[in-house]
Amino acid sequence: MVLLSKPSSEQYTYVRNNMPITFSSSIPLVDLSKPDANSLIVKACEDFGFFKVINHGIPLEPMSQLESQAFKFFSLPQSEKDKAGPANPFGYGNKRIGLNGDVGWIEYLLLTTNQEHNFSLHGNDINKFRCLLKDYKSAMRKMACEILDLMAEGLKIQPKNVFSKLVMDKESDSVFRVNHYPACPELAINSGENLIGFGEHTDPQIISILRSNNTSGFQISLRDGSWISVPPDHSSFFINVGDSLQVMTNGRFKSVRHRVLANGIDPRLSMIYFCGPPLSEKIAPLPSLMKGKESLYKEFTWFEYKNSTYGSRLADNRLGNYERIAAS
Ligand SMILES: C=C1C[C@]23C[C@@]1(O)CC[C@H]2[C@@]12CC[C@H](O)[C@@](C)(C(=O)O1)[C@H]2[C@@H]3C(=O)O
Ligand SMILES: O=C(O)CCC(=O)C(=O)O
Ligand SMILES: [Fe+2]
Repeated sequence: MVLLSKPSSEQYTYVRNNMPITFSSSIPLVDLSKPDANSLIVKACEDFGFFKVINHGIPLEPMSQLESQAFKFFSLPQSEKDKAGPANPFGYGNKRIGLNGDVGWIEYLLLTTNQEHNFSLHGNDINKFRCLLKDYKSAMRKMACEILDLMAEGLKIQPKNVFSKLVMDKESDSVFRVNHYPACPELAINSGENLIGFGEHTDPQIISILRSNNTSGFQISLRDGSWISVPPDHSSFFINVGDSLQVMTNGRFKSVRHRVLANGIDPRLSMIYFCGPPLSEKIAPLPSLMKGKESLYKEFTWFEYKNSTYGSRLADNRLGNYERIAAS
């Protein structure tokens, strides 16, 4: 990242920290090996739109190898990394997020999941990096389906694969992202303010599966608008409910607002698998979840929603345009 000198407040966003950052112990925890996982997932999606997953069966060693490869990539000279950019939307991106003026203390790789990316990724072990990426993406898709099937089970709706079939579809528009937030030593000295790494937003997809190294910074917003810090745990996964799942459950599950704050001491590296439906998929409340209630949303295709997403700023309430005004 070339810009890592003094981050000027004209370019970046800071948030005041009136209180010291404390880690929340109230994050819902789902043990995938336990029989109550399905009901705990439903409760977590209703209350937080977010939960942590343990006993997921994904081996840790390949994940840490992928993490090392990613760190290696981000430590390449800027000119090498730029060969994989600009992120448009796919490729290497640095500071700018999306196309509408959002910036953060971040550099990243944004990748498709159903085809090989055609930009160059230079570095010593490029084939190893590609291979680890491919295996990790398959593992994430498999885990996403397991979680989505448990969700349908917990909601007591049929068929069990009502959500997972969208991710299994060969046309599924899922996306994979590796985010690198370099340590920002200025922050260690200048406390009282937090530098935004990735600004607050909801993910537009169905669910997102996040895994990071052991560096803090990830926060979620609670229903009352307050922010809590999620204790990092490199051996677990964190699941975000996305806007599409909010619509499919007619608002029973709420997509979680989240953000990342830069760290003064350690770099953060996160990998996120965003489970997107096929572009032509109609996103609407599932009839089995309506139970005579009216739909809270106008119907749209994922293609339409994705297009409107790319025309929006990170913090925008993108679902607002699709809410139905309740008839009085
Ligand atoms: C500012 C933007 C970046 C984003 C597209 C958008 O216009 C609004 C949504 C953003 C987001 C957030 C979740 C994922 O990281 C992402 C890949 C997505 O699908 O929507 C990003 C988009 C991006 O970085 O291109
Ligand atoms: O990097 C992270 O930990 C989260 C980033 C995020 O929310 C995103 O890429 O959509
Ligand atoms: Fe996100």
